[in-house]
Parts: sequence; C-alpha cells; structure tokens
Amino acid sequence: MNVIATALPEVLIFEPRVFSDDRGWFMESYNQAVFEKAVGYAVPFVQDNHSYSKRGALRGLHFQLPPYAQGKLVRATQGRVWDVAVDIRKSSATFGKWVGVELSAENRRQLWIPPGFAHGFITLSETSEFMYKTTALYNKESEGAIVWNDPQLAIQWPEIPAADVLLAEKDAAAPSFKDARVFD
Ligand SMILES: Cc1cn([C@H]2C[C@H](O)[C@@H](COP(=O)(O)OP(=O)(O)O[C@H]3O[C@@H](C)C(=O)[C@@H](O)[C@H]3O)O2)c(=O)[nH]c1=O
Repeated sequence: MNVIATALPEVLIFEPRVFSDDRGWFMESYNQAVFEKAVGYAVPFVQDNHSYSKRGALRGLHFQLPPYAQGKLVRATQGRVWDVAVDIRKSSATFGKWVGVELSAENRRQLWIPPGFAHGFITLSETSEFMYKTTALYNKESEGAIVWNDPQLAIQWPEIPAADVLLAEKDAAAPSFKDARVFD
C-alpha cells in the first residue's frame, strides 16, 4: 500500500498494491495494521456505504457533528469521481482549507478523511459507484452540510459546468461555510 500525503497533513491517499496474473488481479483494499500505522492511531470502522451516481451528480459537502463525527475511507469502484475534503475544525491551522483528489476504478486510490472534515464528490464519468468505510454510524440528527460552491471555500470543482451539476434539494439549499455549524 502506497501512502501519499496531501496538502492537508491529516488527509491521506492510499494506493493499494495490485497483483496481476493470468486470472486477473488481486489487491488488499483495506488492511487495518497498514492503515492505522499510516494514520497514527486506532480507527474503529463501523459502517460501509455504497452509492451509485450519474455524471455531474455532486454529493456534499457533508459531515456529522460529535458525538457521531465520522472519519471516512472512500474510493470509486466504478468510473471516476473528484473527491474533496474540507477542514472544518475551528481550532485547526488549516481551518477552511480543502484538498481535491481524483478517485477512479482505474487508479484505485482511496482517500482518508478524518473526523472534523466535510466531504463531497462529483461524478466525472457517465456513472460511478462509490464505496466507503465510516468510523461512526449514520445519525440523521448529527448531519451537517455546507453548500458545494461556497465563495469563501472557493473549491475548484473540475470539468462539469455549474448548470450541469446534479444536486439533492437539501444540498442545493445547504448553508454557507460562514453560517454552518461546524467543529469547535
Ligand atoms: C449517509 C446515509 C444515508 N442514509 C439514507 C438517508 C437518505 O434517505 C438516503 C440518501 O442519503 P443522502 O442523500 O444523505 O446520501 P448522500 O448524499 O450520498 O450522503 C453521503 O454523501 C457523502 C458526500 C458523504 O460524505 C456521506 O457521509 C453521506 O453524507 O440514504 C442512510 O440510511 N444511511 C446513511 O449512512
């Protein structure tokens, strides 16, 4: 597993080693010992999620507040997405900073987004399937969101014209970064 740093020190890219032979290929998509060594602490994954999206679908920016804050280990198993993590911890030196990484079935990259970050992704291919592990269970009451095109965050979403972005109603109506309830 290749571990690659990003512009945000706690957000990491994991690139599995792929073993190919005449039958096809094999990879470890998750190895607790390798993962926890890279992250530096124990990470209790308790839920796995899987979603399917059409081109231009943008899910996010989402998070859950404590005590249900979620770390997420995310990847695309079909198609291509552009994935974003935003540091929303007021006490952090990188508060309000974001990183974007392309995740695809082809590059097999995974992104570790710790608790305290908002997360979103847009589908760049015709369709995508997206799978992720989370460190806390889904809890509707703890859900928070920030609007995807917040001017203060100024996330440089790629390729898709704004008019073609496909949003859930709740995401279109999400609060600005300035108004959202975030992490203290
Ligand atoms: C996230 C989630 C949703 N649901 C339900 C609620 C709702 O009726 C339906 C669809 O939910 P959503 O519209 O919130 O799905 P979606 O927009 O895909 O939400 C996800 O977006 C990405 C960016 C994340 O980071 C995730 O943590 C999660 O917030 O699924 C669950 O039952 N369990 C869950 O863990």
